Amino acid sequence: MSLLAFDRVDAHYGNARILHGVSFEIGAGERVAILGRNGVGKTTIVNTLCGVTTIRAGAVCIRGVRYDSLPNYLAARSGIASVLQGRGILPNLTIEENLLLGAAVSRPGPWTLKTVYELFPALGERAGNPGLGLSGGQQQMLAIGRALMANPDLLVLDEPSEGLAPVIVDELARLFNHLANEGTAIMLIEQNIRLIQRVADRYHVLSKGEVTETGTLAGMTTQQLQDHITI
Ligand SMILES: Nc1ncnc2c1ncn2[C@@H]1O[C@H](COP(=O)(O)OP(=O)(O)OP(=O)(O)O)[C@@H](O)[C@H]1O
Repeated sequence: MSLLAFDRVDAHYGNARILHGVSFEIGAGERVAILGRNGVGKTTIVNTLCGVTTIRAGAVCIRGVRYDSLPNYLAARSGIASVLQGRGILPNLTIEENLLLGAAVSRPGPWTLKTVYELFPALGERAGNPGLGLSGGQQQMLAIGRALMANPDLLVLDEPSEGLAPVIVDELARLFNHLANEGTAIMLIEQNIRLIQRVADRYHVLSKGEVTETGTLAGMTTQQLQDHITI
């Protein structure tokens, strides 16, 4: 059974239909990239998972159970944690308070303040500082650490490399591979070719709200990959 399945999903913002019959599945421990040019609906997939859009047709299922039939508190505990585009750090909270927000769903697992600080020592050294006092790379670590605090089975990453220097993006690639090797499935929405190639095994291409192509990264050249994400 898949961890996450979109089955012919039509998702709307108000009356604007953005996703048109989108289907894909992610199994335990898989590394899946969602590719596509700007504005095709990639973030809308994340928003649909977060309950921001209205699903007017099709179904989103988590471990075979329709997500929209779950009470909110169970959906939050479903084992899917998202790192949103722009990171979503709460500026008036300290680093530690931001991390603790991720633990609010109380899922058991290896990730605690202690293990997140071991992974990202820079966060532990500044635990009482405001989240926005961090560099861009450290803010991304905080956003990822906060998601890990929910002990997810699937980590959804929306453009994690945005605004980061290549050396930090390489660190992210190592981190995502480490998490995947430990069994956390990864859904990577990205436009950074190097990060996609280093992390993902499979891909789905989104175009104007529809999945138009699906395959393995091993079978795709860098130029083909570039063509899928360049305006
Ligand atoms: N809250 C909203 N209300 C109405 N329309 C929206 C909303 N958010 C996004 N859209 C529209 O939905 C479409 C898809 O946007 P989305 O952010 O999902 O694209 P994307 O593929 O993630 O793009 P990008 O790579 O630029 O982040 C766009 O036309 C956008 O203008």
